[in-house]
Amino acid sequence: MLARGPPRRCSGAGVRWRRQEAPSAMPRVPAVGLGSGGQGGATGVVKLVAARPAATVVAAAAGERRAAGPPAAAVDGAQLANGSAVAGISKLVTSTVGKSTNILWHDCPIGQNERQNLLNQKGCVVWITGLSGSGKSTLACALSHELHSRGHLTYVLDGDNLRHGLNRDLSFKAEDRAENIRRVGEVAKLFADAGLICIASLISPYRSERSTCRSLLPNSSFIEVFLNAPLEVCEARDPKGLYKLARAGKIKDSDTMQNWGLPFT
Ligand SMILES: Nc1ncnc2c1ncn2[C@@H]1O[C@H](COP(=O)(O)OS(=O)(=O)O)[C@@H](OP(=O)(O)O)[C@H]1O
Ligand SMILES: Nc1ncnc2c1ncn2[C@@H]1O[C@H](COP(=O)(O)OP(=O)(O)O)[C@@H](O)[C@H]1O
Repeated sequence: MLARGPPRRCSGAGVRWRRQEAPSAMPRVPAVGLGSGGQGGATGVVKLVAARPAATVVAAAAGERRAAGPPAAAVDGAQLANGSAVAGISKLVTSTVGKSTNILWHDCPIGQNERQNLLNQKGCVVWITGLSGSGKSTLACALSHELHSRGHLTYVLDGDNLRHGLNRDLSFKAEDRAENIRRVGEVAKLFADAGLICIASLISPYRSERSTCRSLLPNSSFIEVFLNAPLEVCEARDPKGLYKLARAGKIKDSDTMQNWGLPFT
């Protein structure tokens, strides 16, 4: 068992925000202060009455030190992403990422460190790669079970399972596999950021795509495990009958059959 104090609650829960104009000297974050909950204030409801950045309010209410994170992007008379500039008025500088324009990273006072301290563990990703039938799901579940029994919070991202939901729109064409792996890499990163030990089990045959996932995290936080079971062994197991179907040319995207047998890159 892990030695832990009583669970702490995030004091941001139940906060009711009252919209008000931010003073011009303040960046355009919710600019609020902390009241007592108002007359007859309901439990868990905080009345917001004065100008203070919301993040500071929640940190103060929780009695915690604000986590160090990326600095807030606020400058006077900034050149905005859309090209306009307003002298003397603080504006947040937005960016363009991929196809998303005018977006802004919003930092929270509770960060990975705080969550890791709460859970008493380090968030990371264990990425299991290998042929269909090599034992990825079996290993992922066994690892999750073992860590869980030792008091660690884990979550398994299994390729098969994710294709029932998040990735149901993707086929097994090379570009869809790439998108499949990219999405799972991003989700795994979020789970690690949440402080969990995230176990991803996907065929993920291409090194370049796995490397992209690896690059989303600090090096020591991404552990790659290649289940090096030979094709003959996997094909003999064939628990879903997929190899049989593929050999008979009856499987959709059978052009990717080569990925089942070729050595992983
Ligand atoms: N054409 C084709 N090619 C490969 N795999 C196929 C195909 N059709 C269905 N399946 C089943 O899909 C399961 C999930 O695959 P993944 O998402 O892990 O594949 S990938 O990482 O996108 O390459 C994968 O699960 P596992 O058998 O557990 O590996 C397969 O059972
Ligand atoms: N180490 C192992 N030795 C023998 N059989 C295994 C082993 N790991 C898994 N299996 C069996 O192989 C089959 C495929 O395992 P699975 O975990 O579903 O593979 P994958 O997720 O890679 O497709 C299952 O029938 C499973 O019981």
